[in-house]
Amino acid sequence: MSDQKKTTDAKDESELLGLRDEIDRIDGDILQLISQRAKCAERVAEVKLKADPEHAVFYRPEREAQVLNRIMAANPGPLANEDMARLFREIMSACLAHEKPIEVAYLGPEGTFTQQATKKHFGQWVKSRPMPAIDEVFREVEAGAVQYGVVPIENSTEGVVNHTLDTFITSNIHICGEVELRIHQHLMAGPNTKRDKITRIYSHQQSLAQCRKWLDAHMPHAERIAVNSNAEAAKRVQGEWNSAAIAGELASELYDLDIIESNVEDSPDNSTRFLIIGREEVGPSGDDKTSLVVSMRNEPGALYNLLKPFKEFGVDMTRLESRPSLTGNWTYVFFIDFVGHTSEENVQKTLASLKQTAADVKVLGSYPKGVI
Ligand SMILES: C=C(O[C@@H]1C=C(C(=O)O)C=C[C@H]1O)C(=O)O
Repeated sequence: MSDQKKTTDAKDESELLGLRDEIDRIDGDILQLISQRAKCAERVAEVKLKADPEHAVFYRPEREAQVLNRIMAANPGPLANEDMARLFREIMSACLAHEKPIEVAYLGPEGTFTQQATKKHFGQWVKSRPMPAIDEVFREVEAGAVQYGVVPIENSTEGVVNHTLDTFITSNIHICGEVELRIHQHLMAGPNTKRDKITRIYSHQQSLAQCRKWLDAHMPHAERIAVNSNAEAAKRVQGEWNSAAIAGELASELYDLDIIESNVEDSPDNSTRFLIIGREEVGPSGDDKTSLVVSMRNEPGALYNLLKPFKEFGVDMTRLESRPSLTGNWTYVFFIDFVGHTSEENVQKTLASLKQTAADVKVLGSYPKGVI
């Protein structure tokens, strides 16, 4: 080694040591600050309990959205806004669990995208409980067995999850948040199954539909079998030769399957939106959405009358979906999402005007727009 190289190496080595000292010092500061933050959260819990010992609400989605939005706006870099928000998401998750651990039911079994969405929204400290069906998630929340629930509502490729929409028609639950997840589907099988021997492919019907073109092109002869969830598909192929599942990464890890081909979804920006459901109404965060179910009488101009108040009061509608009403043949209810919170004046005027023409207007909830 040349003398010059030796000197450079020694210089680099001493710079590294200096940087590591600096990191140790910063970590010490972060540690103290996180502890101070946790103590504040502890105190917040005491204040909430003192104000209302029976019905204290510990999780505040509007406040969490404000914290994350503020962090993203103030982020000096070099870490990306979303990465920084994820770190703070976890700090809040630990602080909330320290205040009061919360339990959340989700559409299971373990390993579903809904579980992934639950962790994305509440952080790693949440206690999540898998339920076998969407209406059971609603029932657990309504009965008070858990505080919140997470259900899928729409996929960018396959459209709405009808079962979730229909359950809202009859339930008294509130929407208190939303979270969007990029969906990557993988073809997976046990170690004894070779790719060219696969005769059956299991998955949830929505996932099979999201990978239709890929399956037509690469696995045209394999039988496609729809099961209750993609995690159940993964569980099944664990003990079955010559079978594969289409599911997310979490499922392959949980059920010990090898990924044969990654990202087999047809659309590269395939994503699913999930709703957080609860029993309480949520206050305004400053950047909110509201969801409604509206029943209209079957008469000429009904749809026009439904849309008119939104134009009149300048409220931005982001989604309109119609579903059979479940009460009479050929009558429909409309699911509407719009920007704003029920505490805002233009929203209140819109709702008042809608109530004059509609047979029924049910506010499912105002909630903060998904942040991460
Ligand atoms: C600390 C609070 O309680 C919870 C924890 C939060 C946090 O750690 O920042 C924010 C909102 C609540 O979910 C609060 O209500 O401010």
